[in-house]
Amino acid sequence: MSRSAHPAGPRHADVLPEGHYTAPPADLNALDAKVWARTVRRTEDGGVSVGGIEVARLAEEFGTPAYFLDEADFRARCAAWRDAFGPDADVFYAGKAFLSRAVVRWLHEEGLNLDVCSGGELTTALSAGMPADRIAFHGNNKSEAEITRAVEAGVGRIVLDSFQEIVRVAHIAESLGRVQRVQIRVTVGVEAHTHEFIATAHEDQKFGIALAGGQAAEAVRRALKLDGIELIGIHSHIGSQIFDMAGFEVAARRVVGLLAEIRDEHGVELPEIDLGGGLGIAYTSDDDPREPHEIAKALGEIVTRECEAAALRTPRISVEPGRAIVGPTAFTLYTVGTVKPLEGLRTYVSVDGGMSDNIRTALYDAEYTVALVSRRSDAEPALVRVVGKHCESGDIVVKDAFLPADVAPGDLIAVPATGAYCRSMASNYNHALRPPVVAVRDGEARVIVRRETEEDLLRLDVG
Ligand SMILES: Cc1ncc(COP(=O)(O)O)c(C=O)c1O
Ligand SMILES: N[C@@H](CCCC[NH3+])C(=O)O
Repeated sequence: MSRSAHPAGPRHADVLPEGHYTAPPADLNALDAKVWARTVRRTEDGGVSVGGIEVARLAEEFGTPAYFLDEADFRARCAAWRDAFGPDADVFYAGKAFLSRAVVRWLHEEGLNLDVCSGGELTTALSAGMPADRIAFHGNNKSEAEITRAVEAGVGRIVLDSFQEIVRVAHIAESLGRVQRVQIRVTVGVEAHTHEFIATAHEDQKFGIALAGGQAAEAVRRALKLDGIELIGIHSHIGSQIFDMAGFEVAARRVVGLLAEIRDEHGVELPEIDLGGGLGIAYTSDDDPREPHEIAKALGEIVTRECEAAALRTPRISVEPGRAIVGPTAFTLYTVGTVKPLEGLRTYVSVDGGMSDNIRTALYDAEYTVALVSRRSDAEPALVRVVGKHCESGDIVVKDAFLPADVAPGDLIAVPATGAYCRSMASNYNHALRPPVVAVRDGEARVIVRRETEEDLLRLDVG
């Protein structure tokens, strides 16, 4: 992932260490619209606002660290995906990226469906009023209790991930007197160009049933024989944070190939295919994400073409974007606690959060950028590493970035593009209190997930 390049001489460094950084941006006060949520602006007095509210005011009211989510941006992204795919396709927001009851209500209002992958996500979705038939239930090891709950609730589909699960779901549904609509998740054998831990369609990983060796065809054979389930389609998800459409195109072609095999063997044309999520977003100015309409067009064309070639009716397509909807809509706001310049290396800027609110840098060597948001500064750029307050040298939020060299304790700094897989993967490491998520829209801010308290921590401790 590293794209090291020699930056144009920040201060206190003649020889710079290896890293992700490129040259410092021409203007450290500028906020690149690619990585910041839609309504984020530099204000006239030098601060930054979101949804029309100064972040300094937000920090005063809600404290730091905190995630601020631009609701207008979230809704606009939902609408863009919904409109790009149109009425003949379905968009399922992947709740694992970030889920709360407010988010479920926005999704419902914007006409999106929801992909959940645990009993907890299912409960959140149902409790916020998402109709069960608009929910897809995923996971490679769903418990019997979770499956029972999903079937009883009447979820629109369960995505089956193994031979055991085909039988398990069929038996549970049958015992409840139901016929559950299911898809089978297949691994298409594509090497997605992303971090190893978030690629999911090559052979040697835990998800899905391989197309290779006729395993997926065998899974279909078994599913079609069972009474408690109705096989409605085939599912593929090749990985996450992907920019290149080639992997999706190969996946679409192979999934349609399986539909043709199923038609030839069983005389059945399955009506749906799901091509998963995984579309990348801009974490830094170097990333160039695809727009939903480009993705819809590319996928629609390839599926139509392959179906025509195989004389199949074109199935209804669904997709499951998570990161691409919520990722860019939020930033994490931190207060700087200490600043430690290491001569000849870089400046370590310690903030009041860290790997407990953003594990992605430690886990995937993810790249982020950072900006000073409580004031404007014309100081020269300094190469910084933004680190947290945890007892771990890998507790890094932003590995290599530039901040004005006068960054000081008490300053507010913000890391953009933290809407996805940050709060949802947050932990209580070192008994950190997980930060709140505050939705901001049209001059109003409201907490949608509150900050944890020490009472929350003690409540779980029964010793
Ligand atoms: C089955 C499935 N669908 C959708 C997603 C959402 O992925 P992303 O947030 O990258 O769009 C994931 C996560 O990678 C997934 O496992
Ligand atoms: N959590 C990962 C992606 C995995 C997506 C879920 N299958 C990330 O932060 O990039």
